[in-house]
This record gives sequence, structure tokens and C-alpha cells, in this order.
Amino acid sequence: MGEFELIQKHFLPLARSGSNGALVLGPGDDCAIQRIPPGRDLVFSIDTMVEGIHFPESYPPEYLGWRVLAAAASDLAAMGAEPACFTLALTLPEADDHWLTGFARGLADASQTFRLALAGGDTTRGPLSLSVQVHGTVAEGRGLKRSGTRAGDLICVSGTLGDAGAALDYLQEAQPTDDMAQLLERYHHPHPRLELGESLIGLATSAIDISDGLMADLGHILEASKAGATIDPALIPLSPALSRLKGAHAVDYALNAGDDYELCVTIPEALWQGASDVIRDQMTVIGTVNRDAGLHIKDSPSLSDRPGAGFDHFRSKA
Ligand SMILES: Nc1ncnc2c1ncn2[C@@H]1O[C@H](COP(=O)(O)OP(=O)(O)O)[C@@H](O)[C@H]1O
Ligand SMILES: Cc1ncc(C[n+]2csc(CCOP(=O)(O)OP(=O)(O)O)c2C)c(N)n1
Ligand SMILES: [Mg+2]
Repeated sequence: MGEFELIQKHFLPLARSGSNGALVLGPGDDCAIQRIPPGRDLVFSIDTMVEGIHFPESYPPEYLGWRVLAAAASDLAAMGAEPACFTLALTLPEADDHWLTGFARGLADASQTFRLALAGGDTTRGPLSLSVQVHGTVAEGRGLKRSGTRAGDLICVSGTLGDAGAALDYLQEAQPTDDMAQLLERYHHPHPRLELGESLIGLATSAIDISDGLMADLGHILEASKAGATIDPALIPLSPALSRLKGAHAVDYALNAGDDYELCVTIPEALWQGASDVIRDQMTVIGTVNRDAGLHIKDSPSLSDRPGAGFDHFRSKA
């Protein structure tokens, strides 16, 4: 199968089935064309996944198709953006029809679920890696940023944390228990909080999605906002499966493991009290922003500001 045949067979049908009003021109020309509605800002970001770093070797292609788009879409959720379209740069060691069929199926599922149309891409030969650029829009000037939180704001996270990160311990498990299977599902099928992100515009003073771990990603908010925070580890939402499997260590996964693709946001207390049940039901208050610099973990000074928290591709081992 040649490069053009591969694109025609596996990606053009996907582009047609997932097309939406945002795209004036999809794949097949030198560029795609996206129309930005009046009064909206374009919001865009790119993310790369590399075999052996972001997903294991011989990872099922259908999971990979979903995961790569979900992880990229999570950045749109963190900005409160409405999804529009994406491009895909795919580097493959070989054109394996079976692999491509599975990959395209997972990608199509995610494309439809997240309302992100495939706008174009690039296909090359080499070690397996994928880059996805996502585009969305937000009302002019309203995009949620990492900066903007003030002392007194509540720190809230969506869902439960730590499951996907802990799932790494069970990826090779031949016969996972039900609890392990629940964690593995969180790793294979992350669900970026797109609707929640959009609904937080006007409430959240800052936002980030948790890809590197809560400590690291909340740290980015605090740095961008020039603020500090105290969080109570006892308030961090954990799934029953994670608590059963990891006991007292469950909270360490929630703080540092990453791969959650949940949101961490700050909200002034009065706005949180008045927030809709739909929002409040998806989120848990875990602490407050304060003036003193640094991130403090209540009752655990040894954990506070622990250097090296989160995932850093270039952290030196020294
Ligand atoms: N090579 C690069 N050139 C320019 N900006 C970059 C580059 N790599 C990362 N960034 C920027 O640094 C910021 C943090 O990146 P990253 O940690 O990858 O964010 P995220 O977790 O949201 O994907 C982003 O604003 C991103 O655009
Ligand atoms: C096989 C495997 N090992 C380890 C991890 C853990 N991991 C790898 S990268 C990463 C952080 C997110 O990656 P990054 O490239 O920093 O994404 P971004 O913050 O840009 O969204 C995590 C938690 C994983 N997902 N899969
Ligand atoms: Mg990134």
C-alpha cells in the first residue's frame, strides 16, 4: 500500500463522517480551511505521543486512536473552548493495514464523540509517533487561562484522580481483576471534560488539564498566577478501585502519576456556591489559593513542593 492509498483508504472516510460546520475545506488540498464565527477566538494546541513514552510498545491501535485525540482535546477543555477540528501527523514504521484499520476506528470514535473533524495531516515513515493539533473556538476574550487566580479562590478538580497513572502497573497483567480493569479503562479511554470546560467560563478564574499529575499541573497555575495554595490530601477524590488496590498509596498516584485528563480549576467561593448542580456534581473542592508562595499539602510538609513532582521529559537524573 502506498502513502496516498493509505490516506485514501483509512483517513478520508473518517474525515467525511466526522466533518462539521467549522471546516470550509477538509483533507486533500495543500491546507485545510476553517471559518471562525464572528465574535469568537481561535484556540489551538499541539501534542505529541511517542511509543514507549506515552504508550507502551505493541499498544492496541484502536486505543491509541482514541487516546491521542482525547489527550489533545483535553487542552481545549482546559481553555473552555468548543471543539472544531484537528490535524494528525502520523509517523509509522510500516503501512500495516490491520493496524491502520484499528487506529482509524479508535480515532473515528473519538472524533465523533468530541465533535472534532479531521481537517488534514501528514504521513511519514519512521519510529511510531503521533502529533495532533486541535482547534476550537471560544467567545472573544473569554478563554480560560492558567493565570488569573486570586487568594481565597477554591481549588476544584473534576472526576477522580490517579486511576490512569496507576493503570501503568497493570498494563502487562494477563488476567486483570475487575478493579485493575477499571483503572486500565481510564488509561485506554480518557474522557476530556469538554462540556464542563465550556460551562466553567464565567466561573473559573484559572484552569488547566491534569496530564502530568495534580502537583505539577496545579503548580503551573500557581506559577502563572503568582499565587500559592494549600490542598488537603484527604479531600482528593479517589475511585474505590484505586483505594482498594493501592491503599494508603492511592493518594500518591492522584498527586503525581498524571494521565488523568481531568480539570483543575480555581473558582471564587461565592461563584462555586451558586454554580449549577451539573457543575458541582462533577467537581470536588480540594483546597484554597493563598498569598504565600508554594504548594502546601495539609499535614504533609514532606510532600509540599516536592521537587520533581509530575512528568518532565528532560528532567536530569542527577
Ligand atoms: N517547542 C515549543 N515551542 C514553543 N512552545 C512550546 C514548545 N513546547 C512547548 N511549548 C509551550 O509550552 C507550554 C507548556 O507546554 P506543555 O507542558 O506541553 O502543555 P500541555 O500540558 O498543556 O500540553 C504550552 O503553552 C506550549 O505551547
Ligand atoms: C507507557 C507509558 N509510560 C509512562 C506514561 C506516563 N506519562 C508519559 S508522558 C506523561 C505526561 C504527559 O506527557 P506530556 O508530553 O508532558 O504531555 P502534555 O503535558 O504536553 O500534555 C505521563 C504521565 C505513559 N502514559 N505511558
Ligand atoms: Mg504539550
